[in-house]
Amino acid sequence: MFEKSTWIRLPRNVVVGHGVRSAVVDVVDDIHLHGRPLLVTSPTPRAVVTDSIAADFEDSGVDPAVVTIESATFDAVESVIETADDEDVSYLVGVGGGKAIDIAKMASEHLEMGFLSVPTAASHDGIVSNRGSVPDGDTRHSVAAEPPLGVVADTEILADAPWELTTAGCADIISNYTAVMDWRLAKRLKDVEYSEYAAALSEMTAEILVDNADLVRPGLEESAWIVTKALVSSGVAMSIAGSSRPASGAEHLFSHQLDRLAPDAALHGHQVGVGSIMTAYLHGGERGFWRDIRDALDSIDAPTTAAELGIDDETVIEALTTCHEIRDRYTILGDGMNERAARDVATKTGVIG
Ligand SMILES: NC(=O)C1=CN([C@@H]2O[C@H](COP(=O)(O)OP(=O)(O)OC[C@H]3O[C@@H](n4cnc5c(N)ncnc54)[C@H](O)[C@@H]3O)[C@@H](O)[C@H]2O)C=CC1
Ligand SMILES: O=C(CO)COP(=O)(O)O
Ligand SMILES: [Zn+2]
Repeated sequence: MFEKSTWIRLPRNVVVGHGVRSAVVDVVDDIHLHGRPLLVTSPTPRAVVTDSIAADFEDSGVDPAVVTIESATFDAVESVIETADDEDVSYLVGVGGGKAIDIAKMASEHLEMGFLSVPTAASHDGIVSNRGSVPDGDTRHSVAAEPPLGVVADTEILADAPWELTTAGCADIISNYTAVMDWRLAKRLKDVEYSEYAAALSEMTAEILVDNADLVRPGLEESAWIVTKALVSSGVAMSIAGSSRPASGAEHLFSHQLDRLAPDAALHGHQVGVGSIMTAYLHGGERGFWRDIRDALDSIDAPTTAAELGIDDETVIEALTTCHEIRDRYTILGDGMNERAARDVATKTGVIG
């Protein structure tokens, strides 16, 4: 008897374009969210746009609550949940980079409330996904979270944000190549849950971005447009899969471990990009496609070496040899690399000097 079932939750409205920040209140109306919103943000995005969105709500006769978070932690999720209870809100709006959006979507899941995603940086593919990524001691959880009912991505804001945030978003997408290779390997060796549609969408998204790399240039609003579409598409792949697998393999474990060993040294997207060069080497060897990954990153100004990440060589080796322990996710790292092998891959790919 056929007993499989799937439940894919995707956003209903995705609004991308110049000046669309002023459409947040209209999008809320269109998806029939009522009552008082809680805007979940972090300090810089608050100054960039959150306060003006709050003013738009006030003009429409709604009094929004605002909470500012400083980091992506379970404590931050708790504090947002408490604020939502205290302020008697009905739905949440995440405004900011990956951390503010992750916290908002996880709090929404707990509160069983609707969630709207308003990215201020094209720096990560969690804009649309149904996952939240949070460190917890020695591990890093990828937890189920409320996918947004709507997304409002203003390309004017995204293009004005520091250029390295956009190159980080590109690198997060380019890393999909190795994430999917890891996923297929885990399917073959461990028979993990696998979706060919999600894998194909994730790979195709990376391919389209790389094909358009010439158009991704600082100060060009069209760049924000191209990158945001890729980030949305990659997030949809995660939502189809019901896991971060299509966009997160060993290169993400490496980045998550760097977050522990060298906190705030580099952006998430930049770290996964450098990780992807090395895990591509592990998949394909010297003649494999690791150079294509490195050249794609280089062509959009993303870091390709530890020095460019601002991380020392020994920390890279420590991350490579220990990151398989971050979570129970089978990848090309298997049960872990020894130090000689880690030094070999990092040196041969030019990641360490
Ligand atoms: N849930 C998911 O599926 C995914 C989650 N992530 C998570 O997202 C996080 C990484 O996201 P990021 O955006 O790189 O980190 P982030 O949220 O810390 O933002 C990076 C920096 O950009 C600043 N920023 C944001 N918008 C700005 C603007 N318009 N102008 C000036 N500065 C601005 C922020 O204030 C922050 O200092 C990680 O925690 C990662 O694990 C990443 C990908 C997918
Ligand atoms: O960053 C991600 C996809 O780009 C997802 O990260 P996690 O696997 O930690 O949820
Ligand atoms: Zn990522």
